[in-house]
Amino acid sequence: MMNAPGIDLRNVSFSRGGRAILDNVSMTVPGAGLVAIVGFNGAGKTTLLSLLSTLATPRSGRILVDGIDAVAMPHQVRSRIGVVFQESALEARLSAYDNLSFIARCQGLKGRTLRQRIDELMTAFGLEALAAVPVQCLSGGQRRRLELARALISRPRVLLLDEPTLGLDVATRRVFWAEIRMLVGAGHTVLCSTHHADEASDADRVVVLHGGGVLADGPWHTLCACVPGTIRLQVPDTETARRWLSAQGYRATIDEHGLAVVVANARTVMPALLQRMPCRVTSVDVTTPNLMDIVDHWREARESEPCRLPQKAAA
Ligand SMILES: Nc1ncnc2c1ncn2[C@@H]1O[C@H](COP(=O)(O)OP(=O)(O)OP(=O)(O)O)[C@@H](O)[C@H]1O
Repeated sequence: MMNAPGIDLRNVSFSRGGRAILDNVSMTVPGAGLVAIVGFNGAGKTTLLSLLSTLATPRSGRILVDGIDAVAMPHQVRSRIGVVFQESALEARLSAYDNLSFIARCQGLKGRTLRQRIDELMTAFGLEALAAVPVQCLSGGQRRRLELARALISRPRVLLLDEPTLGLDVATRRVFWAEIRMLVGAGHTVLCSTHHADEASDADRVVVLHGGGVLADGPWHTLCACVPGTIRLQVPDTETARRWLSAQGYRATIDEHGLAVVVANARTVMPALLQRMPCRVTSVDVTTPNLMDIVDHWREARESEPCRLPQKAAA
């Protein structure tokens, strides 16, 4: 199975109580790859990860995880995946160390290997001093760190992460992503839902889910390229500058903060625009699109021009 994609979904649909939650979803994640799923609340991200984790069964379509059919062989799939869901999988009365030790034993680790791996993760996630503390006495962020360590313990072939960094401080997020990148470099597959633009932009590809369907699928820079950002300019004579910009074909408006130029690829366009401006620019600021802008853009694109969406796996 060395050449099989880590995750391969073909035309997957899923319903609850007669209501379609996922509709004809197809996507792949390569053996060594990190793909982010983004979308508004209720888009279907958790549902998709539940199907991949064999916690639910699709109404139709095919799901392969590490080359194995998730519907036909759920037990085999479970032995290859590590999951972090929004609900905690930790045992509240056990200590942090015992939680890791329990799951490590379930996954076949023992003796020195087990102790080394637990120590490694305890150190990486800053949990050493909390080893003996029962989970019910840990803070929300500390529990989240333990949850991540739990998912990583056996270096699973495929990691399924549902908003894994929710509630983590910046330093712990960094540690977490460094560990994930190391796993991907070593050939592991990671599928991760997120509401953070910076996390999505670090993934190899981003899948935009909306209303249970795939709106767009491609590298972050491709998905963002045509989503407008804003260049804000301070100039001595705002109205003259606005007229000049409009004559050059730019969408320029004036508001209480000065001149706003709405343009795709704002960061790339900005230096050339500054060079061409016929007046002194006293300050400049660029706002790039956020996740909401990106989902909105592709939703509108789907509604107006269904065949102009980027094709799958444009990486
Ligand atoms: N147990 C359930 N019973 C019925 N409907 C459900 C159930 N769980 C989720 N849904 C519905 O399925 C849809 C997709 O939910 P899902 O949790 O997959 O979205 P999500 O993209 O993960 O959202 P969020 O960003 O809020 O986590 C939503 O409309 C939700 O109301």
